[in-house]
Amino acid sequence: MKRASMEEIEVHKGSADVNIFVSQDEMATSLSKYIGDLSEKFVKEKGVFTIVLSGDSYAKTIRNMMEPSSSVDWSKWYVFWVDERVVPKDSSESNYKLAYDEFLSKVPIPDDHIISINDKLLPEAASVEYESRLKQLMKSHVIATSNNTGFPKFDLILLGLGYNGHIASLFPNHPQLKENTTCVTYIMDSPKPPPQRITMTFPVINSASNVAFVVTGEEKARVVYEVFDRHQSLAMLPAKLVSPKGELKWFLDKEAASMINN
Ligand SMILES: O=C1O[C@H](COP(=O)(O)O)[C@@H](O)[C@H](O)[C@H]1O
Repeated sequence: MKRASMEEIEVHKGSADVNIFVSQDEMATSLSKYIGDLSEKFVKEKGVFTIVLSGDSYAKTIRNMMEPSSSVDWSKWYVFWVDERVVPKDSSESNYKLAYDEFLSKVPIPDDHIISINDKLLPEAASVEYESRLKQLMKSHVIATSNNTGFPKFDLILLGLGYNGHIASLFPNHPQLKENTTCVTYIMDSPKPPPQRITMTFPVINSASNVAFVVTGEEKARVVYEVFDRHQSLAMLPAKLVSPKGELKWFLDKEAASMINN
């Protein structure tokens, strides 16, 4: 373990880069710099930055994720969701609404760069439509295509982690874990409400250039420990199936890391 500063501790577990912070504010500052640096790098390299958001409790962090006054070139951002609940966009359960209220409404990203899920469609149709929008954006080179897999290659995917080890809307022992032909699929019986959702699939998540887990709170300490425990089964803990071609980082506050950080 290498102590980076009084505020931040870094450990390397396997191929992942695990960063542990003494407070959520410290974590938000570091996450914000990480995203800002990636945005600058990708905009320089290819003229756009493609970022994929999650939902739920990581919103505590995205609230302060990026200072609206930062030097980020928002006009070059394209924003996607790794999963969405099939609910109206103004529902308190919508991942779009969460990101909009906490973050997107405060920064000048062009409306047509915000690629949210069509809330007027049923789950299957909504997943087919989102897939076809991703493919159009691959054709126009807004989203890169992975040479290795042929799936979209996002610049950055931000993931939360559920108590049961789920990521996106990919839940333990559900058939969606094995989906390897489509970019987007749907679920009608999510164990976490609401039951109907659409989600990107593992081939997409694992084709990304960068994937970062953002996890906070003592109540996540057990599942974080289990994800790092090599004896736990893959199907029981979908987060263990995250193994991107690019870089994998963890942003944890000290409470979420309390069972791995000793
Ligand atoms: O339902 C969802 O859950 C996961 C994890 O959420 P958390 O509140 O337990 O942190 C989230 O990453 C996903 O996007 C969301 O739809």
